[in-house]
Amino acid sequence: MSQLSASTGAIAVFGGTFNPIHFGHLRSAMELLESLELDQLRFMPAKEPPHRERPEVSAEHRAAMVEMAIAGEPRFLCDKRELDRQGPSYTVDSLVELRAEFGEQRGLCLVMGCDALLGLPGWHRWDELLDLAHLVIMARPGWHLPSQGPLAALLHEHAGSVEDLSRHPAGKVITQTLRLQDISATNIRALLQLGLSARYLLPESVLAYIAERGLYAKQE
Ligand SMILES: Nc1ncnc2c1ncn2[C@@H]1O[C@H](COP(=O)(O)OP(=O)(O)OP(=O)(O)O)[C@@H](O)[C@H]1O
Ligand SMILES: O=C(O)c1ccc[n+]([C@@H]2O[C@H](COP(=O)([O-])O)[C@@H](O)[C@H]2O)c1
Repeated sequence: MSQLSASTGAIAVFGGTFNPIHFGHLRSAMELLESLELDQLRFMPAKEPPHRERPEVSAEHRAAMVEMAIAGEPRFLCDKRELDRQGPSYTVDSLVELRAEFGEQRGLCLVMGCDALLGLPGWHRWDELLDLAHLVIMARPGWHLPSQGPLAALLHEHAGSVEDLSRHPAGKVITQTLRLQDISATNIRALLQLGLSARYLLPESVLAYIAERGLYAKQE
């Protein structure tokens, strides 16, 4: 793991399938890094994302593409802990490990899009997540924050400020409206399967990696 600076900004963890990573993820992460004054943002590829089919592209390939995409930005890191764990990649397990590594005081943020937030009550031990980390919710095209029900109550009861993220270790929820980019990995995979270009939706280095290995290509 890379060295952290001596400052005490918060650390963010951005979990995803990253199948593949694209500019929607990358630009959102960069804006969060700056607007939240984070010390570090970790992309954490899920080996076995719990609530979707096992991706056809291996976790090793998906992590390699993340590493390639973030090369050159020292505050970004690819956290590969979920690749080493068997069974579903439950976020709570990763947060328990991260909390142990960073200590009780360090601000730790779990980053997710609105779409992921809506599924949160179905996550494994979801009621423990806010004991371990803050939640940072990113606005995403076509998705709206819940205005009623348990998630709306959670957003209200735990509402915090950007300053809270480094002042407290966990327990706050903030929403961030970022530059909206209507890019999804689903759409990129669909383009590639049709033999169309996905250029300018994701880094050239990642596209080259995909092309060299024939990932996402139409199976004859
Ligand atoms: N364009 C985007 N802008 C902001 N957040 C995004 C964007 N695309 C994905 N995310 C968020 O990134 C996290 C990881 O997403 P994931 O790796 O599943 O990408 P995806 O593009 O949504 O993939 P898929 O289309 O396969 O579902 C989720 O919390 C998701 O909400
Ligand atoms: O822990 C869970 O139960 C859980 C359930 C669904 C999703 N997640 C995590 O949420 C992140 C985004 O998932 P996905 O499927 O939208 O790419 C990724 O890190 C998943 O491991 C976690």
